[in-house]
Amino acid sequence: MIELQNVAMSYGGRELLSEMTLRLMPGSFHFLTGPSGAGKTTFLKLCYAELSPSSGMLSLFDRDVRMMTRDDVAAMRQRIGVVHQDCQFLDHLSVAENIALPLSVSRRAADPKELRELLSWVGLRAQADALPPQLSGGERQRAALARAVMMSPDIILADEPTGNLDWEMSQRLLNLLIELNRMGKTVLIATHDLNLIRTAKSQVATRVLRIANQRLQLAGADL
Ligand SMILES: Nc1ncnc2c1ncn2[C@@H]1O[C@H](COP(=O)(O)OP(=O)(O)OP(=O)(O)O)[C@@H](O)[C@H]1O
Repeated sequence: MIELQNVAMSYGGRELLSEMTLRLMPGSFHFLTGPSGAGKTTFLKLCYAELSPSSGMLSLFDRDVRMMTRDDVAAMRQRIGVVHQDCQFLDHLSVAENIALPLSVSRRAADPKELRELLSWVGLRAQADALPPQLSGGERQRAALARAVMMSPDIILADEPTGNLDWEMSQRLLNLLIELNRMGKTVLIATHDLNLIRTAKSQVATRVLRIANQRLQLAGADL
């Protein structure tokens, strides 16, 4: 699904990530951890072809990203749902309209019943017509998750999805991600939150990747 062979990533000639080799299999559940500034967000950006590797081979859905046209990348991105760290919304549109926005990019209208079900699933039925600034932090994160799954992607990438949330809200979001994984979605979550990783490990088979010294490693069972 996502495969890297000896991938490196540099910014302005400075190598941030080196010698990364990894294969994410369909239906797997991974965490990505590492110190602040280690390159977790950069790694996720590689995984949805927002960035191209400086060297090495990156393939998404069995296709080498170097061979993809712009249209190929756009089509491939519809299969990847991303929950960004800052989860920005268009503040003049309602929560429901924001969640349905990915469909409008491909000039499709949301099925009202599906949209209602999605809002219920993330516990935001009552906030459907609210504007994003009226949402709490936890509600924003759940709206961001709903937006990411609107297109029924095969892969969910989440960048610090529980960053500013209390423990109860973090668990609620984690449960939604676990549910998606049980439905067959491949999940990759970048997080500093070791408690979240431990909680997930007790519920689902996960692997923990760690970025250390520019390299991607498989973390030990001690986590
Ligand atoms: N577009 C860019 N141009 C130059 N440097 C960048 C760019 N984006 C990120 N960096 C640098 O790359 C490094 C890694 O950033 P990244 O956001 O990937 O780390 P991170 O592990 O996600 O950090 P955090 O946990 O704090 O979110 C940082 O030093 C950052 O300043």
